[in-house]
Amino acid sequence: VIYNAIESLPVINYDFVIIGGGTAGNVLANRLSEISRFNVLVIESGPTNEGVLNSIVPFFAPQLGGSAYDWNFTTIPQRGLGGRILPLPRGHVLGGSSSINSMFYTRGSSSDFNRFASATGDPGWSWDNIQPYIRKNEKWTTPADNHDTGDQFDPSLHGFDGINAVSLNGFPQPIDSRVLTTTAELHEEFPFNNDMNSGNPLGVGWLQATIDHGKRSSSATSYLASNFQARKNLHILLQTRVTRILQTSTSVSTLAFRTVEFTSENASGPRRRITASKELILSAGSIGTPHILLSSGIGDQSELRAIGIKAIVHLPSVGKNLSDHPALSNAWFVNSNDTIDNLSNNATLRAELLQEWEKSKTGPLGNAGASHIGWLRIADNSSIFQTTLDPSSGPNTPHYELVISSGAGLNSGLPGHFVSIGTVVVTPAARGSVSLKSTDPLDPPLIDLAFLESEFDVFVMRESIKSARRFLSAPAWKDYVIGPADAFANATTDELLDQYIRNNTISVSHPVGTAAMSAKTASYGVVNPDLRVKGISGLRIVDASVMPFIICGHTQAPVYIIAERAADMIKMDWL
Ligand SMILES: Cc1cc2nc3c(=O)[nH]c(=O)nc-3n(C[C@H](O)[C@H](O)[C@H](O)COP(=O)(O)OP(=O)(O)OC[C@H]3O[C@@H](n4cnc5c(N)ncnc54)[C@H](O)[C@@H]3O)c2cc1C
Repeated sequence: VIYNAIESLPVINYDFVIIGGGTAGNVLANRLSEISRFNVLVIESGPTNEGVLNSIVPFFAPQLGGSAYDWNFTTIPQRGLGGRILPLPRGHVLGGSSSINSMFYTRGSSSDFNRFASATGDPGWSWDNIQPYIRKNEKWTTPADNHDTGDQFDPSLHGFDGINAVSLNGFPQPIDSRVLTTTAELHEEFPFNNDMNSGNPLGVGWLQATIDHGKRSSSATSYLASNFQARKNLHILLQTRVTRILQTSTSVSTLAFRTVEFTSENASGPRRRITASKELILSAGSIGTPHILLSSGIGDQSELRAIGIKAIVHLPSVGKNLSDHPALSNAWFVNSNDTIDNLSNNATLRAELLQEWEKSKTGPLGNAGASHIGWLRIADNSSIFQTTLDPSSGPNTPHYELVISSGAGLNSGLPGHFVSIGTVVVTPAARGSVSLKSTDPLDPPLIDLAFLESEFDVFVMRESIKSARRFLSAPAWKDYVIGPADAFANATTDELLDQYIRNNTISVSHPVGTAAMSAKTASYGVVNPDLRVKGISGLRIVDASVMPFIICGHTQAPVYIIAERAADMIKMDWL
């Protein structure tokens, strides 16, 4: 049941209050409300996702950044980027970032999860043991054009009975065959991987995306589909901002936080409070979660004191360990008029294609931004390893990603016809932070991604661009690629390449780690492996912030997996 205003919410006892109706929050909303005697409340700051066309039509996703459905956070000036300030999009809408993201579905590597298990001492987080949760989440779906997908994925690796739709693209890109030919021609460096979600992502393969017959599948459209929304024991309060969580019991032996304080999104009206009888679950994401914890006096004691907040729980790791993937978009002019730039640069054509999409959910608008992605490692004997330990979780884990697309992208504004290869550092060594600007919980926090502050990250970015150039030097692209475009064209030496990197790197919007899991006995970390906040009862954190290390892939699938397991752990404790 959806409520749009605080005043309309009934006064009842809620067993669980979930803060944030985002990717993880809606998994919990669904799984906990399966138990009819649990009353579940979700408090979400954003509005409904229903009817938001840019969120429904996959091709329009890039228009959501900077819109009313984005929190519109920005970073502090980034020292590694010559002082540039970056936007850091986060979904401000039911479904959270799953309602505004680029829909790539990648699980990371098996060793990423095995490292979660070893870092926390909980084998339940290992690759083998999370397999049931992958399947609870995933509902493999045929692509919108029903093309033959025989050699494009491995069905044995996928779940067909889950909730969240995953599919291959439903419309071919004009460069598809050239990409595949390259994997044969340059087999050594760019081997074809027919399913990069096996735990061994290395190679180049077909993109899988959270798309359901041409429409976005988000945690809101899937886990909160109308049959689930109709549950009488599930209440979802929209347009309501959680300001703090409050201590419920003052006894030192049972420090409990089960009370949530909130106000309407436009901050009109008084702040209200609700106390959950079983647990509060913080699912406000990697920025929102530490922001709420710090505003509530849970964080580093001296840092809180410095801005005028009395620490109730001294947990120095809150807001630390922020990791994100630095990314660059690199475009080359091509010798063809048949590129996706036709859609990006021609509003009339987009309107025509939208009519086709509205009728049948087919056509190029039903696709995510690429057909193929690649996952690669820098050479084992790279000079950087003389000074830096490899931050990747193991030898089956890439250091960088190549996102191969026809066209320069919907937001590029570049006139002409292009092929582009996005380069992403997926095992960054740098760590940033989220901290408070003021004692006012409605003030946005200070976000420092620390991008390119580690030499390793710059090294990998440089190597990834060289690798992208080698990819396009395959015979398959002869007569097609004319040459690099825009600022990229001037990056002709290593020095100029570094300048180009620092001037143009952006975030691919994968922040994690700001309320990280650690072993129960560790002196650092924010939550135990069961996701309970250390030293506090009644409070769990379930979202991207609990990842102790960033996954080597796009982060939504791991968030879904973490949330599915968290739901099981919570049920186990209360049933
Ligand atoms: C533009 C963009 C593109 C991306 N592309 C991809 C991709 O292609 N593939 C991929 O795998 N991942 C992608 N990601 C990352 C992925 O979407 C996120 O890692 C994941 O969705 C995070 O889930 P979460 O549950 O941690 O947070 P979110 O899904 O962001 O949920 C947090 C929720 O909490 C709410 N909230 C926060 N603070 C408060 C408060 N004080 N009061 C009330 N509610 C609050 C928010 O409004 C939001 O709904 C992208 C992200 C973005 C933003």
